[in-house]
Amino acid sequence: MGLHLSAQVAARGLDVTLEVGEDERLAVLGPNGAGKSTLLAVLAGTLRPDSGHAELDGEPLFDLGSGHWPPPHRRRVGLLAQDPLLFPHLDVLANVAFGPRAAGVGRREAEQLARRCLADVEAEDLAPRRPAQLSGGQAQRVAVARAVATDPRLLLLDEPLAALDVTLAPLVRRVLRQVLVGRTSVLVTHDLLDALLLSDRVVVLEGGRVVEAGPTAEVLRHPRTTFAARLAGLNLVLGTVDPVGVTTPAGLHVGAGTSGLTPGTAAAAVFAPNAVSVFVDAPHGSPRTVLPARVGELVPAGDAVRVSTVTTSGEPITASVTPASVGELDLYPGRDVFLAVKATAVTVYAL
Ligand SMILES: Nc1ncnc2c1ncn2[C@@H]1O[C@H](COP(=O)(O)OP(=O)(O)OP(=O)(O)O)[C@@H](O)[C@H]1O
Repeated sequence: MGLHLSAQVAARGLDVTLEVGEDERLAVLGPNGAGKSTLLAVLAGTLRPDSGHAELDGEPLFDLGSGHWPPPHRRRVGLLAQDPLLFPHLDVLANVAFGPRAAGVGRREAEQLARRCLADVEAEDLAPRRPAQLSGGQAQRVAVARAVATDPRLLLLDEPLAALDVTLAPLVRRVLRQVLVGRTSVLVTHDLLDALLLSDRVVVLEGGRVVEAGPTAEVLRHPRTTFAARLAGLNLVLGTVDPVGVTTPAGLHVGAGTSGLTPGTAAAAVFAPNAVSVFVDAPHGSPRTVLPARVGELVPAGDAVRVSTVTTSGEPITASVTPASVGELDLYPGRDVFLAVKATAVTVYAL
């Protein structure tokens, strides 16, 4: 039960196999162009892959081996996009009742159902309004009600909170959390908070392939790919286990204890930006633990500044420094610096 998908779309470089358990919430993460929207389009039925098949709750969703490719409205798959896409000429109640009506439910019953769905998203009182009379957050809640009104067996969510400003997103997020209970869903997001609050498991796509998968909290706590680490706001350096940490291919060293890990095996060192100190002159100490790097961007983040750098051996590392030290160190994009990583703040994972 749940979803099983295997699909290949050569023109978009997509080649994925994935499973979503029954009533499980899967988040799909990945950099721009990784194939996330393509994956949703295949499931929704708007993009026909070159090959592949999918089963939903034990029944075929499509099977290109036998030419089975039902249109979107025959799939019992609901889609919630970034934009609410409500019909402007229908009031809210009619928008939500539209799907059930199209599926053959009588007017009265469809409207009762629509009212229940609106109540689930705390939007009952919006029933008589036209979409133009709704705020962005209200419209998106109505879109959630419309997406579930047909009782889809699979709910697809494509960055559902991305278009909302920060004050409106929390209510829609809370409503989504309630609505997703007891449903099989696939959520595409760039947002760490959404992944944490709206998914049980994540897959990370890169270049059209699944490069990482696991329970959400685990992937974000123990990220194995640079993308997942950055999403979690952490730095990740790959290398091999040495007696006191990780040695990068360039011979640099990061970390402290690696108890229980076998020296020489592939490992990742993970550390937060505030464990990284930035120097303009090489600090004293073992040269192996000092990472020469070049400053990329400087981005304010709360009361700190995030300094993104790339080491001379190519590892992206982000440091978090105070605004005062940006001035004192005279940091600017292109500046050559030295990084030191606080050993006790590094966690090492075997890969
Ligand atoms: N309409 C299209 N025609 C041809 N190629 C496309 C089209 N849309 C996307 N692509 C390509 O397919 C690949 C996957 O793109 P896709 O939009 O699925 O990525 P994504 O992970 O959703 O990215 P983003 O995070 O930017 O939305 C990319 O190489 C992209 O350039």
